[in-house]
Amino acid sequence: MAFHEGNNKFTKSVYHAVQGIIETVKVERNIKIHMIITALVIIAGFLFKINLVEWLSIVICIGLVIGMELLNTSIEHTVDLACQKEYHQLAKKAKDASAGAVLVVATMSVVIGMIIFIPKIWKLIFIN
Ligand SMILES: Nc1ncnc2c1ncn2[C@@H]1O[C@H](COP(=O)(O)OP(=O)(O)OP(=O)(O)O)[C@@H](O)[C@H]1O
Repeated sequence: MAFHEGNNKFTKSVYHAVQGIIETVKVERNIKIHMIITALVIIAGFLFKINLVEWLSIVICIGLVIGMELLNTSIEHTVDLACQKEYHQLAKKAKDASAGAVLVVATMSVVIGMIIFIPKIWKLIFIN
C-alpha cells in the first residue's frame, strides 16, 4: 500500500469518527448535557486555578464520560437494528447495562469534581 493511500484511509477514518460524534451530539439529549457540564467545569477550573493533577483528573473524566456516551449510543443503535425495535428481553438487558456503564463513569466524575471543587468553594465562601 502506497503511503498516500494509507494516509487517505486514516483521513477517512477520522472523518467518519468526527461525523459519528457530530451526529450523536445533534440527536442525543444526554450528550448535550455532558457537553454543557464539561464547559462549566472547564470555566470553573480556570476560575479556581486548579493544579496540574486536578486538570488531568478532569480531562480523564471528560474523555471517559463522552466516550462512554458515544459507545452507549452505538449500542442502542445496534440493538434497535438487531431487534427492529420489537420488545426483547435481551435488548432490554443490553441497553440497561450500557446505560449503567454511563452512569458508573458519570457518578465517578461527579465524585472527582466534588473532591476538587467543594474545598475551593468552601474556602471562597467561609475564609475570604
Ligand atoms: N427493543 C427493546 N426491548 C426491550 N426493552 C427496550 C427496548 N428498547 C428499549 N428498551 C428499554 O427502554 C430503555 C430506554 O431505551 P431507549 O432506546 O429509548 O434509550 P434512550 O431512552 O434513548 O436512552 P438514552 O436516554 O440513554 O439515550 C432501555 O434502557 C430498555 O430498558
